[in-house]
Amino acid sequence: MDEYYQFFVALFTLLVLLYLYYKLFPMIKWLYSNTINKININLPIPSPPKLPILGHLHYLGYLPHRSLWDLSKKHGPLMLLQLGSRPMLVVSSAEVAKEVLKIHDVSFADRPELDTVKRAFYHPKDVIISPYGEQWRKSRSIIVHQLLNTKKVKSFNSIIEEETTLLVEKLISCSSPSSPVNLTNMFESLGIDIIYRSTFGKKMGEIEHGKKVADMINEGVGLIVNFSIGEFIPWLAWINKLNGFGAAMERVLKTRNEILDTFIQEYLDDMEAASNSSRELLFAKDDKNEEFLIDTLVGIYRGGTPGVSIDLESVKALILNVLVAGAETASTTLEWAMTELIRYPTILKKLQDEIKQVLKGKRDINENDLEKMHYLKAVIKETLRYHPPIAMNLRECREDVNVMGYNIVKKTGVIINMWAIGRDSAYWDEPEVFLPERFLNSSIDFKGFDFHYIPFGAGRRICPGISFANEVIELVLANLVHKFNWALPDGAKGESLDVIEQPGITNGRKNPLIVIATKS
Ligand code: HEM
Repeated sequence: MDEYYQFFVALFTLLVLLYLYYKLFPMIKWLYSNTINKININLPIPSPPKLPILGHLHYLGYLPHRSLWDLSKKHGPLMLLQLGSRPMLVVSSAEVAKEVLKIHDVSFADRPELDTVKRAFYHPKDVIISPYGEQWRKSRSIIVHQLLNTKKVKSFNSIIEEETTLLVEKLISCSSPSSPVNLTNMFESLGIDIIYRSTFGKKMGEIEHGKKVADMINEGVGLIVNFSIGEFIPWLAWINKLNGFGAAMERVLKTRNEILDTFIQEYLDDMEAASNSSRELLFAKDDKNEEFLIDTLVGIYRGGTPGVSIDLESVKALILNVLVAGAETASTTLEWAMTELIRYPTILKKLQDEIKQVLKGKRDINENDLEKMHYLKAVIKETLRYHPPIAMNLRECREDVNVMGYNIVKKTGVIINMWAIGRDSAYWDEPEVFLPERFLNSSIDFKGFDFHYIPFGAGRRICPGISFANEVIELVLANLVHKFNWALPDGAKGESLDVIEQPGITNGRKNPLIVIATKS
């Protein structure tokens, strides 16, 4: 009897424990993740072994987005690296990106301070690198509301259309089965011409010193991408004197001062001189009476926009921002889109069929047509997932903050590896396959709400040039696909086309895209 009694007591206790476990476990888990974990007791952030002085610099490799992705597979989606003297978090998953760009957006709204970049960009008057605060808010508001608002971007449609037509004509005149064309170079010139015309009303080649401004930007960006040892190991900064980095940077800054400053000053002087004859400006307007970005900025500088003010340094800084951010990003996207379309002829054919069906025999493409081209939009989205032109986004922590149980110290830099996030198999089926269909009948968008798809960033510093970039990419791609058939030289098959990347501020092709375009 006693044994029966003991058996039933033990069974009852076991059942009660099981009941409590199943009932209470979710509650304990919830409490842990929402309270204990949040005020955490400083968990060490995962970090690979490091070397003295260099820290983890040697892990960066030739293509840092790829090396960091490999590293994150071993150490997790939130890693702490020590790049020389700079602590840097590396974010490689949508969950951590959401913590940084949404939940703690304000804490991570700074950009890492690099002396080289600060000097080049008229720091802190610009938008791209200036720290979060009053000055950034002011400059950002001018970019968003005055320079790149919907109406202004629409007003540049005629420029985009004209430049696209010129590209099409150029291709017709110079491409034939026996003479392949360098599409990479053509996209590069197209990107520069569209952004220069929108900014100054004239193409780079038509502006005195225009070519020098472009060369100066190229050299400056090249220097920033190339390693400045002093940024990471300050006591080795003297090496920059020996390896020529410092001298090259000084040369770029001198050229920038001589050309961009003089150039804008001349524009202002001419405006002053012409002020009696109203709008007879340096870049005389055509009959459309278009207003270019420089007109808007100088208008604000001269007090013509109620409630908004700006100084001369800011005018220069914002112009430089737009020229740097706007030219290469769109052309790199076009380069990768055409690469993938040539690699996958069935996708190219499907897109050509869609465009043909929407146009119903028409040759020219307008905005309304583009709205109906869903597969075109899917191809562009897939290109931005698979080859985000900016592979890694840089932010910096403005205050001590706890992220997912880890205490992050103020001034820690952040690398958000958007390239890796776009290839995360937790979110994407067959992430290594170029498959535009994944975006058909899907609400996933690049507006910064889907954290597994953030080619334009997210949060309060999200790219303000999304609409502008989109207008360019859609119109150019639709025209090229509709008006030409595409092939590789010497009868090579599409699949043989390489997808080797070149490191840089934008992540473009290493080898130029050489193709044969024949009129369709
Ligand atoms: C395919 C084209 C483009 C891509 C993929 C792209 C991507 C990005 C990314 C990832 C950022 C960082 C966002 C963040 O920190 O969360 C950014 C910032 C920025 N982009 Fe773009 N961009 C493109 C085109 C453009 C264009 C055409 C312009 C202007 C004409 C532009 C102007 C800017 C500016 C001014 C910022 C700095 C915003 C800030 O820090 O507040 N971008 N872009």
